[in-house]
Amino acid sequence: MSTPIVVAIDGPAGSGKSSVSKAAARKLGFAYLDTGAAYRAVAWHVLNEAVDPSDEAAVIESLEDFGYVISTNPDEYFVRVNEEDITEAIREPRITDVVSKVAKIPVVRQYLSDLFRHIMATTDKPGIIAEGRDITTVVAPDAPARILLTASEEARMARRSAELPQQSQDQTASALRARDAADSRVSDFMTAADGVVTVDSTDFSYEQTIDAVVEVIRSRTS
Ligand SMILES: Nc1ncnc2c1ncn2[C@@H]1O[C@H](COP(=O)(O)OP(=O)(O)OP(=O)(O)O)[C@@H](O)[C@H]1O
Ligand SMILES: Nc1ccn([C@@H]2O[C@H](COP(=O)(O)O)[C@@H](O)[C@H]2O)c(=O)n1
Repeated sequence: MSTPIVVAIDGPAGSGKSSVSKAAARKLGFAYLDTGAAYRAVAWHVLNEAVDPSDEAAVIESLEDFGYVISTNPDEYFVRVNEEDITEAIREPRITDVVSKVAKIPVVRQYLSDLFRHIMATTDKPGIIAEGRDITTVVAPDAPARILLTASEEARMARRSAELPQQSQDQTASALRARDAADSRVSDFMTAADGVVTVDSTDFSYEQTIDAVVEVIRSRTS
């Protein structure tokens, strides 16, 4: 079997990475790897074991029984830890609020980055779209197609608020800002590295954004 085509997509919170990558993968017949889900799953696992997410040594120790499985099928997405389905649970605000704490631990990043590279190399699809914060720069810097998906802070907040009607717009905005600020101390996902194509979706509809991303992938990989 030939080596799969790797597509790397990074960007800030709410820029559309997950939804657009999943839709683009469907259009291209590629696999889809949501790397943020793994950091969220570590945060879920840590809280489930009553470990303090700020206690680096304890978080690292908790990786010993982190039985993580993620589907890379864009039509059948699930996330499991030790056989428990946590697909929905990892989206809860209690996870979103602490995920940056576990994501800044270098051992956690190395452990998950190795896992991502293994998943990318062993997909049975012709290609895989992996999205996150450091995919274009750290996890897959040699990928033939690398994209920074951005949108203005205002657009990202409006999109995220529409998903979270139970939270006030102010709460959603400050959580999104705080997470971007914490995450940007670890990875630079606001500026495109050399060779990375920026797709700014601020004035694009969802469908237009998918088409723009698919176009970049096709032009870089054909
Ligand atoms: N171009 C667009 N126009 C309108 N809505 C969009 C667009 N792109 C994405 N969305 C919507 O914005 C919301 C946030 O997108 P998504 O969850 O994919 O972002 P993300 O970058 O993966 O965020 P996070 O990093 O926080 O997980 C979703 O409801 C998605 O459908
Ligand atoms: N490559 C990545 C991906 C994610 N993170 C961290 O995980 C958090 C959740 O990511 P989502 O895309 O699901 O929102 C994110 O806030 C980062 O802390 C990461 O560090 N690197």
